[in-house]
Amino acid sequence: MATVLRSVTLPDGTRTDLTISEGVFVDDAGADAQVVDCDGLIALPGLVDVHTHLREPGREDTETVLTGSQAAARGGFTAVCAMANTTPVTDTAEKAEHIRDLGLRAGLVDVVVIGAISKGLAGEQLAELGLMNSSEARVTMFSDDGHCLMDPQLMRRALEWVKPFGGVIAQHAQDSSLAGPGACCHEGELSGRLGLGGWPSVAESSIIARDVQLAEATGSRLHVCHVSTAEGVDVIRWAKARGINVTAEVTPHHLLLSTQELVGYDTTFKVNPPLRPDEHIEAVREALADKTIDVVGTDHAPHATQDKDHAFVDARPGMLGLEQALAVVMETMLNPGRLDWSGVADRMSHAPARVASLAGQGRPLAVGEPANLVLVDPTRTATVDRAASASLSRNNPYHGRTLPDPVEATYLRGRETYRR
Ligand SMILES: NC(=O)N[C@@H](CC(=O)O)C(=O)O
Ligand SMILES: [Zn+2]
Ligand SMILES: [Zn+2]
Repeated sequence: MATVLRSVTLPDGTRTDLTISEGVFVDDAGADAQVVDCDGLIALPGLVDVHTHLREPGREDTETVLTGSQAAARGGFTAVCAMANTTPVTDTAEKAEHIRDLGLRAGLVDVVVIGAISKGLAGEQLAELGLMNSSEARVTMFSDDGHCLMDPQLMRRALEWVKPFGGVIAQHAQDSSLAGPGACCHEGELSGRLGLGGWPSVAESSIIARDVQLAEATGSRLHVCHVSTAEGVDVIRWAKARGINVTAEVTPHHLLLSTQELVGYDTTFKVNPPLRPDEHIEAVREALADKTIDVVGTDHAPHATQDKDHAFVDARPGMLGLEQALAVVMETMLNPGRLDWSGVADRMSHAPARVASLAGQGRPLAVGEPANLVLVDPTRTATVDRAASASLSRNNPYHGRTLPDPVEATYLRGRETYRR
């Protein structure tokens, strides 16, 4: 039976009926179609996250592929790319296929596997890049995220290795000498006052500078994870002007939250890279608007309370992101007029699907295309309650904040995966 989403508004502002049958958009509803009144709702292509931490295998107490998929569907996502820093690390074809299978079994979003660049994320030997690519998991994106791949020769080899199959190397840009284990606060006046180890901008921007030059030298493709600094943005702008094949991502939390959150030493706000001062927030917003930064990636990083309940320097870094990502992009980019709905669809669906080489995601809402979409009510707001999350973890940095509350329903190939 067909479903008709009656009188829905598309990202470009036009109103239409969207008819779904057998997982795709069709132009004829037939006789006994189910009609859903979508008056006042906006349809966006299903959101795609290029940077999600599911904690399975290894830390199923903090997130599983299923609970992470549920959180994603509630956030309006139809695909998430699962980072490799699980226990064990996703560094072989067999491990990649296992995660893919867990994703298929959960069945709520497409779980796209990111493979490790180096074995065990140790930064010494390349992982099975080719075998992961030719496996059933079809891995095209590789990252040691959580760690920076420091060795320039290994970075060069990784870029060369993935080039023939159109793969991409996603770097966590953090020079481990400039920003070592004790670095947990943006280096500046506040880090001194709070007595927290400084994490300077140059620890990010210098690695980005090196990597874009390696991407140019190899003619291969680089993706920069969670860009957080004005200096990092400047380097990427330079690289793009030069024609280097680089894409970049910004997280919702780096768009909204500043270093000031750290004054209470609440470890919920400990994250890598750290929250930055206002001038950097302005720089990443501007870069997302002008496409220097291509995509929003959540860096959804669930952690157990006992791993956050430590002195600030010792707590695990990372915060949740899937469920409030669209809300934060509305708050920081749409409502201030920096992006329109087409721009939101681009940065959160079309562009991320291209970065991750996903053929069936990030497609236009048009006849013949897979029916992956999220229905959005642009008028609703709510106070975020971390206890209401579908995630198994509670490290939600938006707890207690009033934000847009847009997601009404999510559809994966025509099947409803979430409804308010
Ligand atoms: N962002 C974080 O602070 N933490 C991430 C790792 C990462 O993205 O670097 C995690 O896996 O917890
Ligand atoms: Zn990272
Ligand atoms: Zn991450």
